[in-house]
Amino acid sequence: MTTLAVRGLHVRYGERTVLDDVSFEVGPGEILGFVGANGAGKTTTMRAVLGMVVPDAGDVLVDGAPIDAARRRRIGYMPEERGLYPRMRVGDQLAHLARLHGLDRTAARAAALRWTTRLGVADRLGDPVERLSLGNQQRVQLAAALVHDPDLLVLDEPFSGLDPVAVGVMAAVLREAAARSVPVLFSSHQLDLVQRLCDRVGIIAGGRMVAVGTVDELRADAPVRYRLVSSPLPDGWGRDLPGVVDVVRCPLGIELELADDAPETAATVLRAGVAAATVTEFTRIRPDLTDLYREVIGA
Ligand SMILES: Nc1ncnc2c1ncn2[C@@H]1O[C@H](COP(=O)(O)OP(=O)(O)OP(=O)(O)O)[C@@H](O)[C@H]1O
Repeated sequence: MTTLAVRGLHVRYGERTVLDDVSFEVGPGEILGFVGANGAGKTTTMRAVLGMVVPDAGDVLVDGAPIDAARRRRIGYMPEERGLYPRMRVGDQLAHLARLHGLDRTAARAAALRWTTRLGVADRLGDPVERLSLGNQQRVQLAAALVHDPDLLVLDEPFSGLDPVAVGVMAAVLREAAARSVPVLFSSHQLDLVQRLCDRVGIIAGGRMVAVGTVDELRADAPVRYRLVSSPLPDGWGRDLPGVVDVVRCPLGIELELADDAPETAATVLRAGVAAATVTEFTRIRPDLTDLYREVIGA
């Protein structure tokens, strides 16, 4: 069972601070989705975990101890720039990578076959990587990250450019890794996918971790909103009710922001609505990760 902890990472390039006190943890069997705008610092954080970027301050800990070369070899890493040899055959390449991680020849070949089969590219084992489509190269890249049965997965945008079937396969493979207690850290711009797949989400902006938690935990900090659908209500209706912070018109009715999520606050609004109009719907609006992301990033 492995736990990755990143503590207080600072990275500067010249005068520019690229990571500013980045901290988070990924526990055994946990999938952490790492999201943020282009240039926010996701790749730099992952590279620091891999030792490819040396932080100016902070620590990368595995099971509480500073990560060393032996523990780094046990990471399955999918770099953003992808790292396969274009002219080498898929099977040779995967077996070669597995051997670099300590598997013997027979085990390395078996692992290459197993993972290409699981990822639906076993029929391309004899082809040079450059002859595969980009999506299939990406499947091979994931196989390369998995071929040595890693203790920890760090994947930089593994879903970008994949067709919907490949997204499903990739997601299933990550869930299977987590079910084997492997901690999984991956970055993505596909927030719907992150919401579906991840136990927790880390939002990074301008090199700072601005939120980390389950989607429900992130929701706890979001404004409380309700939608009320009814026969027409006078303009500005609701603004003076106790506990109402804001009212805006929406295509179906009105949306109300409440001061808190106490049941009585919502009930007061509903009673006032029923007294003033024919109410056909009164619903709590649960923000999804895209809404929460916008809220946190302030865009
Ligand atoms: N070698 C480098 N030298 C100088 N600046 C760098 C270097 N590598 C990254 N940066 C800068 O660090 C910042 C963070 O980049 P990083 O690649 O970590 O972002 P990211 O969140 O992964 O973005 P994306 O979503 O576009 O992949 C960017 O402003 C980038 O320009």
